[in-house]
Amino acid sequence: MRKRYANPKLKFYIGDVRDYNSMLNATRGVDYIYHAAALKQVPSCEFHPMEAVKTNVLGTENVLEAAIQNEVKRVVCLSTDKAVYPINAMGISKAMMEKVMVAKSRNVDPEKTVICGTRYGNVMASRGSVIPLFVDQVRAGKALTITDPNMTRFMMTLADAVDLVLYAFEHGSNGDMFVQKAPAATVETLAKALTDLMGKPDHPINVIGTRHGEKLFEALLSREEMACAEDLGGYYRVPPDLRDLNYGKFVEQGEEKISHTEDYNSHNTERLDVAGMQALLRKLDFIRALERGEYINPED
Ligand SMILES: O=c1ccn([C@@H]2O[C@H](COP(=O)(O)OP(=O)(O)O[C@H]3O[C@H](CO)[C@H](O)[C@H](O)[C@H]3O)[C@@H](O)[C@H]2O)c(=O)[nH]1
Repeated sequence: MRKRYANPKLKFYIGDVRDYNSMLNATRGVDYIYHAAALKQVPSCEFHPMEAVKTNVLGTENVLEAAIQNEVKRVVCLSTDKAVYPINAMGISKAMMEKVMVAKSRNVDPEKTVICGTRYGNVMASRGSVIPLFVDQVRAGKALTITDPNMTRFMMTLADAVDLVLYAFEHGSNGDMFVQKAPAATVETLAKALTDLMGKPDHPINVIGTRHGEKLFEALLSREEMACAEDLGGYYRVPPDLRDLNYGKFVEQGEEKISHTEDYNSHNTERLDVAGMQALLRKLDFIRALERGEYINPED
């Protein structure tokens, strides 16, 4: 990266979010932090859950504590839809990360430091994800491996994800969580959209079944969060729960609105059809290249 960007404004440190002192050192004199360090692979976290705890939970505590100590003005923490109603170790560790983020933000002086977060769904064509995999399978003449044709995922481009983080950076108050409203598609629609775009509408498909730790659909906001979320047009803002530790407020007072609210998930959001999915795919350079019969690496 140092050679690729060759920019004197960039500084690189060797360190680890697991090590508080290295965070204290790396955040000295810093104004803003985008905290994206994480173990994000679902299967590896499932087999090594304590590694996920160390990086995603304790690492976040270190980043935030160092930021507070060094009076960093703003910190945006990046989370995932898999942290909502989590069922796998990656999602559970990110859910705990969010709790750490909100808990820290309660006790911080907002004149000095603001800590907020974002949660987003699948970033299209990110490393190791299904879109480059399907493209490779078509190019190699192998059948597409579809888990469950009816499984849905939110669809966001990398540019959408960056916009969300910048929106949170500009508008966040302490403890706020931001999500972007996003459309979703079934895996079947995604596969059809891709094979058609690549001029292989009859490419064979092999249904392999749901993988370890996978959900049929993902949620970006729980129904408790939807009940208090502020609708900002393209985004939702979820303010932190600021009830104190007065136990009665949790046990004796309910919230009727929650009973009538639905969560915000990839089954009930706007559903893309094949044409809609193709329009979104065409926003990616490497897909437009594929349509022209060229191949460029999606990670370039
Ligand atoms: O061979 C495959 C692989 C995946 N899928 C399906 O395609 C969808 C997307 O799968 P990805 O592997 O691209 O994404 P995941 O939803 O499993 O998780 C991804 O997005 C997460 C963000 O929430 C994390 O970043 C995670 O590491 C990353 O793999 C899922 O419905 C999955 O079942 C298939 O049909 N066939």
